[in-house]
Amino acid sequence: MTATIQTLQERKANQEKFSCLTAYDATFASLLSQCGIDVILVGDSLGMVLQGKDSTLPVSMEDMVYHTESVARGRPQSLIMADMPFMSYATNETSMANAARLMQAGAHMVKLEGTDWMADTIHRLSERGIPVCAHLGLTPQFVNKLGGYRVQGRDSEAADRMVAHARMLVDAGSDLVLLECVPAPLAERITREVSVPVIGIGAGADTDGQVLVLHDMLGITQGHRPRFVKDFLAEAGSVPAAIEAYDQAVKSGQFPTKEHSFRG
Ligand SMILES: Nc1nc(=O)c2c([nH]1)NC[C@@H]1CN(c3ccc(C(=O)N[C@@H](CCC(=O)O)C(=O)O)cc3)CN21
Ligand SMILES: CC(C)C(=O)C(=O)O
Ligand SMILES: [Mg+2]
Repeated sequence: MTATIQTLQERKANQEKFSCLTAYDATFASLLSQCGIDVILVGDSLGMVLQGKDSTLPVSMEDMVYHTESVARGRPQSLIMADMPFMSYATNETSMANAARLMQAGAHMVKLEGTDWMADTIHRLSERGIPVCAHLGLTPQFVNKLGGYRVQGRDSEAADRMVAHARMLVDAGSDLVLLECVPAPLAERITREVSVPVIGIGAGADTDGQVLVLHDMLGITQGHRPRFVKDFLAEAGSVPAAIEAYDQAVKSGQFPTKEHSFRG
């Protein structure tokens, strides 16, 4: 069955989990879809994972269009979500034009990193037929402001602010929220308080969906491995079996465990 924002909304209403992984090419897009993955994220993590850059900031619109077109050619049944890269949504005008390019490349929705300042942009995109996922918490495009890839929302003021921002961006028209590296109790609170499905990465077990970077869950990422990563290939023995194991683990609530999560 084809995944849509409506089917994800139904999953949330029925308290059923959904799965998301990144993919950057046609072969993996097709495979992920066959393995049951509901959402494919064409992530700007491709700058680090595919291009070897040390952050996501150098990723261009051209890069994102190229990889979104490649993923779409895999004809997945999954919902295709594309990251808007650094500075591609800095103004309302650039946001409209760049989001349109990603939708025309084959995305079904776009993801933007930020807080309250994105509300007007999200409202305008949504009004024009472009579903938006609001990415909060650890937002890698802000690494130079955040001073590193650190857990966000640890103190009660920061937590309350994140809840308010999530509510505001949903009111503005976001159809999904993504929380990265936030304490599990905060992610649980946001998931309960907003009406739209919430996807987590390093956000505990209580979000509606989970996402990982494909190369991380296959255990082939070089260098530092964040706490929220699990290698599913090690036990599964083949790439398709690893992807199916991840899908099942997310849908049955077996992944993530406390060892992949951050405490309050
Ligand atoms: N391969 C890969 N996987 C990712 O998940 C990912 C990327 N690349 N590139 C873009 C961003 C960067 N991300 C990161 C990178 C590092 C940590 C990390 O090391 N986190 C610490 C938390 C430290 C703390 O306690 O504050 C950790 O130990 O997990 C988290 C997210 C997530 N994204
Ligand atoms: C890590 C996920 C959430 C992401 O934004 C990406 O892969 O770019
Ligand atoms: Mg990203």
